[in-house]
Amino acid sequence: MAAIMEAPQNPYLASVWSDLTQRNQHDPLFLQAAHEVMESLEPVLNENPEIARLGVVERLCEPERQVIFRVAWMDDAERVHVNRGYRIGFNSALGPYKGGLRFHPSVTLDTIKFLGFEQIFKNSLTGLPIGGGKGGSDFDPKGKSETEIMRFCQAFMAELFRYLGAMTDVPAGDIGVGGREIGYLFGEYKKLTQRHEMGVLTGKSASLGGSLARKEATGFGTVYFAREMRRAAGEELDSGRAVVSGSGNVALYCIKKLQDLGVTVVACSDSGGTVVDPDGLDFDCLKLLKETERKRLSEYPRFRKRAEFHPGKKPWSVACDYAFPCATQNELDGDDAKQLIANGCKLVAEGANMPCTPEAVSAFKEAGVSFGPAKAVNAGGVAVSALEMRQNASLESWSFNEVDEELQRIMASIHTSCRNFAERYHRPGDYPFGANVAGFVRVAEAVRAYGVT
Ligand SMILES: NC(=O)C1=CN([C@@H]2O[C@H](COP(=O)(O)OP(=O)(O)OC[C@H]3O[C@@H](n4cnc5c(N)ncnc54)[C@H](O)[C@@H]3O)[C@@H](O)[C@H]2O)C=CC1
Ligand SMILES: O=C(O)CCC(=O)C(=O)O
Repeated sequence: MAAIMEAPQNPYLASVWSDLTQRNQHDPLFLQAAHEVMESLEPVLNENPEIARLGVVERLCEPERQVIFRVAWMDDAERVHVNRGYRIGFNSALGPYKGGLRFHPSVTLDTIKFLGFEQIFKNSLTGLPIGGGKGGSDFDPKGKSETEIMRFCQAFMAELFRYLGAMTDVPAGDIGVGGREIGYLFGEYKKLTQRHEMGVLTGKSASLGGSLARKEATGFGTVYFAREMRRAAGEELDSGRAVVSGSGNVALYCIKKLQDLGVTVVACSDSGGTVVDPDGLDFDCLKLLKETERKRLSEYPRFRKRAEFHPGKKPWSVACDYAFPCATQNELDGDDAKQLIANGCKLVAEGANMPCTPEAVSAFKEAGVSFGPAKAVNAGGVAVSALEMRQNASLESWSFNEVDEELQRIMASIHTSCRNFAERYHRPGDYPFGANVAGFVRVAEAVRAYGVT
């Protein structure tokens, strides 16, 4: 990775990068995400030297606020555990901090910083009034009882509630946090503040004022974006074979929408391994296993005769036309990319946040594989969260179809912005470049307009 993380050529960006690496020496994920954005900004900065004088890039790279707190909770055997909670308000130029909460044992400040930084540009791309934020904890939900999960959520919110508000900071779900956890968090927030502030969290169940189609939005949006990429190449996304990594919220609804369009999804995974079903995965079976029963994917072959589970394996060696990494960061490396390319993969769209390493992204680019970056591809989730905020503020609830149609419009518009910015700077078809520049230009304009704050 060191060879790829070279300092930018533009003197201003080079000096920002030098400071950034000094100040964030222990945050490799954050530096990876920041470098990826900064290398796209050179032509914009060369054209607009005012951005340097006003320190816009430094301001975007330094979180406005970071909160770290202790979360003490009691398990079912009455033993007390202590976890660490985080919430970063990265940038509020475009609106209240907006971004999910991740509960996973691997979570560190670095994880939340990289995710919060990405969220600034993703949220900007949606065109909606939302700033960038992220939070979470190193709590491991795996193997915990329902009451332990509830007690943890309550303990987490007992500290976090001070920093939230429908116009201040609005969390949602991410890895390990879905509708159930959001319900517990909202219940505790409501109790502590004695306010029914519906717009303070998104991803709520419909019974608590959540938006229909939020659960499906990230996965569906991922496929809508990939469909636009195919259309831009004069093709449709209505046949062929796909592989998807993960089998959580994003992966499941990515699989569902691909199947609805006529694509055969032959493999998906969890942290234990990969399941391959040559006849195409059975969505209902997956949903029952992973969403309802919360079981391991290794149990899937019990329901489908020709399916095989490969413990410890990633799905990237399975031949496919399209690949959708939807699990976690850096899960698809340079060797995986070479294997996908050798097997004829034509398109990769990132449903997860930063799932492809820089080496993998370079390999796709060199091989001419169409590559959709996370901050554009998976923006449908946060976009529908913003629609949930809008519904809550106006005390309305839209039908599933109304939300889904708006999601399709937003994804098409993000796709157009990425292509237009890439063309304007003579990088046609370079989606990562177009996404970074389009996301940056909108937020930079707002940062400038506020003056020095
Ligand atoms: N939930 C949402 O609306 C959004 C999620 N994302 C991103 O999508 C990705 C998946 O998130 P969700 O589906 O919400 O989470 P989830 O908790 O529902 O599912 C996560 C999936 O990833 C797998 N996984 C986690 N760590 C892994 C590892 N180290 N190796 C292999 N598999 C692993 C899990 O087994 C599970 O299948 C994350 O990168 C998240 O940041 C991005 C935008 C919005
Ligand atoms: O819906 C949201 O606010 C957060 C979604 C999210 O965490 C993400 O886009 O990575």
